[in-house]
Amino acid sequence: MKKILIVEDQFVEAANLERMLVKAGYSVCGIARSVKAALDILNSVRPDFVLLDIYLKGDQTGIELAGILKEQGIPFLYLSANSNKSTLDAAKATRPYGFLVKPFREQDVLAMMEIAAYQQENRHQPAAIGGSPETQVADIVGGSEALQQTLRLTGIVAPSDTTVLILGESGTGKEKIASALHLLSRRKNNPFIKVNCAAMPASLVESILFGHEKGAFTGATSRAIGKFEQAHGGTIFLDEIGEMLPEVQVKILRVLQEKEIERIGGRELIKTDVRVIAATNRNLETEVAEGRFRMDLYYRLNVFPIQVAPLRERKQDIIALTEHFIRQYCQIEGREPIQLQPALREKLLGWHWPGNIRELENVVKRIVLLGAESGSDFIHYSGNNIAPVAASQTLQENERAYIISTLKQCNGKISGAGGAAQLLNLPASTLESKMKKLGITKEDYAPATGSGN
Ligand SMILES: Nc1ncnc2c1ncn2[C@@H]1O[C@H](COP(=O)(O)OP(=O)(O)OP(=O)(O)O)[C@@H](O)[C@H]1O
Repeated sequence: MKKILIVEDQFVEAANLERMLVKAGYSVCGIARSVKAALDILNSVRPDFVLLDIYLKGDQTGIELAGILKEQGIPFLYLSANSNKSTLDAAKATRPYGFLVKPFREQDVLAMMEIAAYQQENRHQPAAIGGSPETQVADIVGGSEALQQTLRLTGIVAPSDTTVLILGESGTGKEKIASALHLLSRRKNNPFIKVNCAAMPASLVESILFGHEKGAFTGATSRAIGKFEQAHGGTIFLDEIGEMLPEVQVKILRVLQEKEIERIGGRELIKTDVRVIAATNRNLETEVAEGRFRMDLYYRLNVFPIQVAPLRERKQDIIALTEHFIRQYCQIEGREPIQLQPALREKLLGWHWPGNIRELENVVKRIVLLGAESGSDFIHYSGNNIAPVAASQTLQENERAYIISTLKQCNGKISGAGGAAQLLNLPASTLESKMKKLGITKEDYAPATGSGN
């Protein structure tokens, strides 16, 4: 039976944790309210794990105790309430097995304990190069140590219902990791619903995420089911979470805490069973420090962070990815696979790939379409091809772009099955009046020969 020491000055929190752990079959070998009391206990027992609060009774903090635990090789998890960035940085520097956020939820505590134990057991395992289940399941290419470490963490956390936060620059493959997490979970036969938080205009967000009832607002002629409800039994992937507006952040926080949603205009709370995966290319700690992102939501999401390295830090993957995309695009184009010439290979290896794998993929598409010689100027080409930052657009521009891209996706169809109004969870009349207000005309979304309605 695993022995756990709880170092926590709040009596209620400590008792609560003890109850959860004992119920799950752990033995709690002590509760200490100060560093001194913890050291007294450590003199007589060696716990398998320490759950460590940062602020304690007395003048020493949990971060100081962490140093001693590290020396003794005793693994620990922090129990953190909302701390400021410098405290969090100092805590992170002690390399804990993770952070648990107050108020504690039983399933998070137990999942974290299991993950920490697994990480500890597998600490000295060499990386499985290629062919791992994570790689196969989502068609992920690359043998670099950085990617293998990401995949190891993906494999560890996938089967649990733990919330995962995927961090990395644009185009590094965060969505691929999210889909691997889903495919390796017990939810794999249920929906995987992706939501792009950056592209969601404020006026539509609630309806898109939570749905609405018939008559909820002018023109709401029928009930619409939101993304959270669509994801029931499966996974919701909140991409670009760092761009989410504060008024929406608070609503997401509620869903994470209560696991229930309310449709606009609805009177009942609907229970949802959804696993949440979020991703961002922003530094969320900076966003929190600068007041743009809610600290409580950050902690709720950051239960299990997974970092995806930029391509320039895993150059080893460049050739494997290039060959993979060449095979893929030659097959699509019905052509014989192109041979990668040494000069081009050098060039690919020498570039710093600011747009990461998406940029590499675009370069390969161009090479396949225009011939290998076109590769010689790919850097010039790809430099213009990096996705614009949505945050620099005004909200109106954002809303306009979102509606236009949805209309394009629906081949210009506004109402009825498969129309843009349905995709946006809006009554067609509301969408039409929004289009009018935003000056969206057919030329914006339908090619000259395109169809509309
Ligand atoms: N390891 C990989 N093997 C094969 N294809 C990959 C890999 N990583 C990424 N890709 C491909 O690169 C492109 C970009 O990846 P993805 O969309 O997952 O990135 P992202 O980090 O989510 O980007 P963004 O932050 O802009 O949303 C996709 O077409 C994806 O299929």
